[in-house]
Amino acid sequence: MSEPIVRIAARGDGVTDSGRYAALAAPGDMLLADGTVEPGPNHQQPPCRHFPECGGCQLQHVADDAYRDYLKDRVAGALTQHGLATEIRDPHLSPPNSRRRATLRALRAGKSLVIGFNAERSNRIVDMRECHILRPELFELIDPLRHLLATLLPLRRTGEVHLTLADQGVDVALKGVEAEGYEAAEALTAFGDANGLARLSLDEGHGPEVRYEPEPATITLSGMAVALPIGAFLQATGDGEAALVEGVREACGGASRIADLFGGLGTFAFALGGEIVAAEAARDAVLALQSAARRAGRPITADHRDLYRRPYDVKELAGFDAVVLDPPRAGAEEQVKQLAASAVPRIAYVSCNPATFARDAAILAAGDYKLDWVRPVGQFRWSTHIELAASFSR
Ligand SMILES: C[S@@+](CC[C@H](N)C(=O)[O-])C[C@H]1O[C@@H](n2cnc3c(N)ncnc32)[C@H](O)[C@@H]1O
Repeated sequence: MSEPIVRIAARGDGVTDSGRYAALAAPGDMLLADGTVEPGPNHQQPPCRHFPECGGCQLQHVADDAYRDYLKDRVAGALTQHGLATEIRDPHLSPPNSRRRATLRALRAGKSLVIGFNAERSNRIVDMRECHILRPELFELIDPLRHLLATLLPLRRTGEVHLTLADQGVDVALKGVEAEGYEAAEALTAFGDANGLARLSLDEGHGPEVRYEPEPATITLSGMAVALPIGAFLQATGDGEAALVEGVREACGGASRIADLFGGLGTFAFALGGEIVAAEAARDAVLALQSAARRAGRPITADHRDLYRRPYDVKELAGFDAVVLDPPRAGAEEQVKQLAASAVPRIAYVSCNPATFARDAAILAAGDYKLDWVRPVGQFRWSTHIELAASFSR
């Protein structure tokens, strides 16, 4: 029996009404009786030669409008599972070649050096020859890194390559490599100079060590240059950051005393007015945020704190007229339990996992918060990874 594909499942397969799954199928495609897929109007030619082998993208065969619908459906579906519904706004979708941070893997096998993302659902590395998601500044480093790593990676060993676009250029952090002696040190400096890097650090198994940094690496957040610690969290695209900031600003509604929980380097703290307490567990991020705020004379206080073990309790939450929450994928269950019992009138929730977001939203709803709206944000274009900004009030 032939059946149309009606939606895309969480992991990226196309699904029919009767529950048949088909890989690489878009809504509107026909799943034929023999299991083959006949492309429909939402099926597009994937732009990259590495698709679908490369695990960096799962949905390049889906046209943008259908991809936007998928982002909305995923959020709505997660909320439905908890008996919730709300306005799901049009998603923000990051354009191609906008990803400013990525983790790649590299392997030296004989004379060849492969570098790229892992293959889909596999540990094999797909040797990257083109990429439609990375910023050009990041992609331009792939070939030079291929040559450098051929000298730094021990034979048959894999290493990690962390790339982040800082204000001064690309911040490169290599893990699992070996660079002993004067010659190796010189080669690293020459590599940094030749490629205009912001910083080059190596982790030979004892934590990252900076080997090249002509001036302190920073990242500008809402006009504020903040020191960029190695490995610190940064929103994946600049435009995605702007979309999340816009959502958070609206949700906070001009509040004058705000707690920015899971605040990182201050993506939201520096974008908001008023008096702010920014809580975060990563010590280097807290120090960077605090010193940037002090230099600029901004009324932002950083709080070095593990919010899973010690969430802000009802007493501590009293006096804030808005709370921003941006937890890791696990969500913020303990923190939202405290919020549900608090008197805070507004919550801006930024999430990178619709499932834990919906679980936490249900706890807030049980505490009489209204979920006003959700805006999905597709920073990880063509992937099944979804982010969102949401507003709660009461
Ligand atoms: C999704 S990031 C958001 C960071 C920041 N809001 C931003 O947009 O750049 C989550 C942050 O939570 C921090 N984090 C992880 N576990 C934590 C914990 N147990 N307590 C407090 N912060 C934590 C991470 O270090 C990271 O900075």
